[in-house]
Amino acid sequence: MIRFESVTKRYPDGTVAVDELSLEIPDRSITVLVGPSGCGKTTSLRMINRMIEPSGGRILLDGTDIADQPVHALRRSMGYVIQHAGLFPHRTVADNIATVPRLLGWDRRRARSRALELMERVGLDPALAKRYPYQLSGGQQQRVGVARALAADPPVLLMDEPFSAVDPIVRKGLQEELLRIQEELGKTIVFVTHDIDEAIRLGDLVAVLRTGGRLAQFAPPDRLLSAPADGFVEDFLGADRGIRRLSFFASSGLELTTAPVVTENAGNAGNAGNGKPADPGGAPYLLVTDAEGRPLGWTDPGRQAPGDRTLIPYGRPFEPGRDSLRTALDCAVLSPIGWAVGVDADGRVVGVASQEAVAAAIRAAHAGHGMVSAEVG
Ligand SMILES: Nc1ncnc2c1ncn2[C@@H]1O[C@H](COP(=O)(O)OP(=O)(O)OP(=O)(O)O)[C@@H](O)[C@H]1O
Repeated sequence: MIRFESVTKRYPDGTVAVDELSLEIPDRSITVLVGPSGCGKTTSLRMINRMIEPSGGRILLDGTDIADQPVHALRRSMGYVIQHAGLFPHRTVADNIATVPRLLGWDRRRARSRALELMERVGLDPALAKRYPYQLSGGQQQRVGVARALAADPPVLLMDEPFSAVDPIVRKGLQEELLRIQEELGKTIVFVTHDIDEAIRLGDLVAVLRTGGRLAQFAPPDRLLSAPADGFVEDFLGADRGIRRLSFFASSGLELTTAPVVTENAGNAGNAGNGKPADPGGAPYLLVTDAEGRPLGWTDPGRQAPGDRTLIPYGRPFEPGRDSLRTALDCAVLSPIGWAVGVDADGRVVGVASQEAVAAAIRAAHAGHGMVSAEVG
């Protein structure tokens, strides 16, 4: 555990970057420091590996004041990733990643094999090992930065706006990769960002700082969204926090119906078969699936002429149990007919839900049912 005890940083010009910060960062979890520009995030992070020394208070690592630990040993126990990756331009990808193992005296072959193993772990094609940083995209460079920070298997990872310089799609990929790596490796990660969405997506705990380096709120993301401590946190979270909070509710509590689901050519799709419309069980449309149960589209059982096989697109399906209520709501809202289609992992329909059913599930979730701890959808 990393513990900030009334930590203050006053720069020589008198700027108070961090003011009496007290914080407990638990092991094997992601703690995000977030806040507006200049609120002291980077200063706080760099005090953990003593790139910056506090002016007051102390930081304990597993109960020991880091001021009493040799700086080199301390830094070796902490990987450090920064914006733009900060790679050595004249070293290949593999040599960049192998930097710390080589410093620790590993022989060339072992360091290289570690580098290749890490490239795979962070989702980089090993064929890139011999390239130089300038021959990589921004996203690939950030992956190399993460691999390099992990090379000596440090228990702590300090990440300072590591994904800020890449476009939103690459950024989402990097975030997913980080969550996957964290699930496998269970590091103690301290992550700095000014982006509240990134904080909510990645953080097990989120510390919201305000200008002057004061802690505004320290809580799990779901708690931040449901109970912001004050107007500053509320403003910082943005207007749609109610919708974003739905990411933390499982969609498994959503009641699905299979009544309007029919199989193509089974004699009951729309006006097919006996010529009578099939009964969609209160739904205005029927969802037609192929013989395997995969969705094809909606059909209007009343209005469709015999033989007319035109289908209304079913939009994006969701996976109950895996996706959140936010995803289910999104699917229902985006669906041309306002119904969300639930599928299993193989894409087979397990049931459908109207916007009203999603709304009922949201009410039930708010009443305390269907909570999941860390899902993001
Ligand atoms: N070496 C320094 N000397 C004087 N003031 C400094 C120094 N480094 C940072 N500051 C000031 O300390 C405050 C906190 O800076 P810091 O970089 O920690 O903020 P931040 O939250 O990481 O900001 P950003 O999101 O813009 O990177 C700012 O007002 C900054 O101008």
